[in-house]
This record gives sequence, C-alpha cells and structure tokens, in this order.
Amino acid sequence: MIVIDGLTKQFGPFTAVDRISFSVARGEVLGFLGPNGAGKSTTMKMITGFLAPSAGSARVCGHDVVASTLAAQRLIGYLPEGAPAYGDMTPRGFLTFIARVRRLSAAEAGKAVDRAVEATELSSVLDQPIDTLSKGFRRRVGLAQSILHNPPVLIMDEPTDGLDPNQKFEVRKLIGRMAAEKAIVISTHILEEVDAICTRALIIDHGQIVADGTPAALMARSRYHNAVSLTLGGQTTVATAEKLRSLPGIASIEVAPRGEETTFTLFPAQARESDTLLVDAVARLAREENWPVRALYGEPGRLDEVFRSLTRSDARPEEKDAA
Ligand SMILES: Nc1ncnc2c1ncn2[C@@H]1O[C@H](COP(=O)(O)OP(=O)(O)OP(=O)(O)O)[C@@H](O)[C@H]1O
Repeated sequence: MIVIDGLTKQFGPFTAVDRISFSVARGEVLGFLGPNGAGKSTTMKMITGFLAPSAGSARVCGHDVVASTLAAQRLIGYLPEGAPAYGDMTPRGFLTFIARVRRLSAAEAGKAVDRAVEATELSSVLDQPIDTLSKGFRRRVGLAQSILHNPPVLIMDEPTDGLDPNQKFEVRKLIGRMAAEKAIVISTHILEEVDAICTRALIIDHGQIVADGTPAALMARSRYHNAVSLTLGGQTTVATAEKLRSLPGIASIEVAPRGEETTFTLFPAQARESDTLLVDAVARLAREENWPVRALYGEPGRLDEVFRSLTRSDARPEEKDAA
C-alpha cells in the first residue's frame, strides 16, 4: 500500500534523507526508528505530500504523492509531530472542520467525529479550546483527526509522545485494533513500543536505512541473543561466578549486583539455535548448589543495544556492518 523508492531530500547541500526504499503492506505496523535528526519526520512529510522529494518517489495505494497529491492524501491519515494548530478551536469544532475539509457529508461527518472521539477518549474535553488542554489531550486531538476519515494508510509521527503510561497503553491498543485492515507507519524513540505493536522495524541513521526486519530478527542481532540471565538473591560470592563460568559452552559472563540481588549474564561460546540447553544446565547447577534463584531465562536479545550499535554517530560503516 506504500511503496517508497529511492526517496531523497536535500536541504541545500545537506542530505536529510538519502535514497531510501521500502514498502509497507496492509496489516503491517512499521516502526520507524532512528536518533534525533536521522530523517524520520522528513520522510513522513514526503510520504504524506507535505514536502517535495529532491529525488525518488513515494506511492500510496498506487498514487504518486507528487503527481497525484490529493488522491494520495485522501487515503492517508497523518499525525504530524506536536499538537494541532488552530488552538482556539475546541476539539469538536476542529474535528468537524477537518471532516468538512475531508469532504464528508454532514451525516457522515457527525458519525466520523463520534467514532474518532470515542476511539481516542476525548469526550470529556470536547468543548474546551485546544490551547487549554494538557499535552496528552492535545496529542489525542491530533490522533482523532488522523483517523477521522478511516484511511487505509496511517502515518504517525511519535503517536504516544507526551502521553502518560495509561494513555500510551490505550493508543497502542487503538493502533493494534486498526492494524489488520491498514498499513501503518509510526516513528518512535520508545524501543519497547516497537516490540509491543510493530510487526516490522526500520532503523534509519543519517538519512539511510541501516536495518529492516521484524523486532525478533533485529533482537537476534544483539550480542545478548541466546544469552542466559540468572538472578540470585542474598549474598553471592566470587565462587558463584566461578561455578557458572565453569559450565561447558560458556564464553564469558557478566555480573551485575543490584541491591540485594545479583544478575549473571552467561554468553554461550557458540551461537546456538536455542538456549534451552544452557538454561537447563544453569537450573541444574542452581538446584545442586541450593542457590536462591529469583529469575532465570534465555534472552531474546536487546533492541536498545542493537539500536545503539547501528546508530552510533562515531561508528564507521564496517563496524556497523559487523554489528
Ligand atoms: N526545513 C529544513 N531545513 C533544513 N534542514 C532541515 C529542515 N527540516 C529538517 N532538517 C534537518 O534534516 C535532518 C532530519 O530531520 P528530521 O526532522 O527528519 O529528523 P528526525 O529523525 O525526525 O528527528 P527527531 O527524532 O528529532 O524528530 C535534521 O538534521 C534536520 O535539522
């Protein structure tokens, strides 16, 4: 439903987005990740027809966003960064105005506003000027306008920015509910969000795509993938670490004391298909030694570590390839 090909944006001599290509199908929730200034918002503005590309193309449901901007925009819901303009309007007035801009009939507009208000839980502030609302409510007004016309494509720039944990949870649930029938792109700095709602993640750095895969595939690139984490309560000694280190197939071990507990992370000597054998061996040893086990599990990998290894601004390309 979204096809991006060689999309590029120059601001004078500076290349903010550098020949990126990807597609998004119905049912996908693509998480767009990258450090500040990586080019996420610029890419989203180009996909939604608000910024002209310097080169390359973006097509939405077959419509080129430059050649057929309006046709493409009809099919897109766009949540830009920050809060909606028109701060002196109330959410009701603003959403009704947007419904009119979207050319919905009066009857359709009423239903669409009701639906969007319900989905984003705005009813308690419907008649209060947007400028006087909290950041979380203002963000939700933006969300409501983006889904008002029930578009098949949603482009959301940091949809949960400024929301409290409960609101974040609700917005993620809303995105999850809409996911099956839409193609959704969200940008985010919150890595747990990627794991929670994205079917695929795309990492962008200095305007270029440096990784593209499912959250699980990205986590498999982590050095923690298939490591085993063991947390013990009470006093642990050097001897405990030595006993763990002497298990067969252990390459190295990290020890992290925290309060009354210590977490040992065991890295296997060889990348394995599965970490269950190592988990079993650690569990056996812990039983034999009568250690007070608080937690024991195989690590899926850590997205934050993969993100850092791919986007360190000082990393040379060969280091990034090796990551
Ligand atoms: N209109 C503009 N003129 C000049 N440079 C711009 C313009 N818009 C963006 N840039 C630059 O392009 C780069 C990419 O910006 P962009 O806003 O797309 O990044 P981002 O990944 O969305 O960052 P953030 O996570 O901080 O929102 C930045 O270096 C930014 O300063």
